[in-house]
Amino acid sequence: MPTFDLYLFDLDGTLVDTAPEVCDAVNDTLRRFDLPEAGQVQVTEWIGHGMQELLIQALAHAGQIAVATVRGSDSLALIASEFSRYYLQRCGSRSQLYPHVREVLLALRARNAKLALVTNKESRYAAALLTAHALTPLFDLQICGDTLPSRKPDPAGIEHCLSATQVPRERALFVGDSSIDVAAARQAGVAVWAVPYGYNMGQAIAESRPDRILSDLAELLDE
Ligand SMILES: O=C(O)COP(=O)(O)O
Repeated sequence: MPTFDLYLFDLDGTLVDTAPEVCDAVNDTLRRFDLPEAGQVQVTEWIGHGMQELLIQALAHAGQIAVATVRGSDSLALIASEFSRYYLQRCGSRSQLYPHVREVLLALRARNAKLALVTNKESRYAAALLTAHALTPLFDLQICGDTLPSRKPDPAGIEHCLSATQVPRERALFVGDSSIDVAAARQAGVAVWAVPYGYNMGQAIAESRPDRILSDLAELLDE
């Protein structure tokens, strides 16, 4: 396998299986506002565009109303602040690292590679999740959904990491789980490998045409 000087990782569905506690927080919120609860499969398909977008999808689904109506609703700010409170309480409660995540990150660092997190999850939630799983010190850089004016599939987060680390794009690899990650990496001109076990909005990852599919992150260490 080729090796790289900069590894950019997606978070949800790539490093951490977060869907169960995201679903819990969504249903805490829906119950609080007397709305019908959502199922795990449905909530998992909404992961990838950030938690605010996921909440909007959940509210549209529960209320059987258009997403645009939810976005323009006066009550969205209040519901979002309740969701934030519930989700921060749930962060780390039922999420789990996928196999070999910590070992792989440590081994890549030991090889002097730079590690970046490029997630659409808003920074307060990403920070809580990384702290819960003791991953924070393993990343040289963190770009979250609210760090820059745009988020994935916009390549700005990847571009930011390339320029901050001074690594040429052909020496960088994006590792993700979704078509959003593949699109961001393609636009930034970096290689993209994907895991098949994450969240790709209900689609098989092969349909997103990553450069390679890894069945286990440990394959990143193969020489
Ligand atoms: O918060 C989300 O939707 C998850 O974002 P990620 O898959 O980019 O880590």
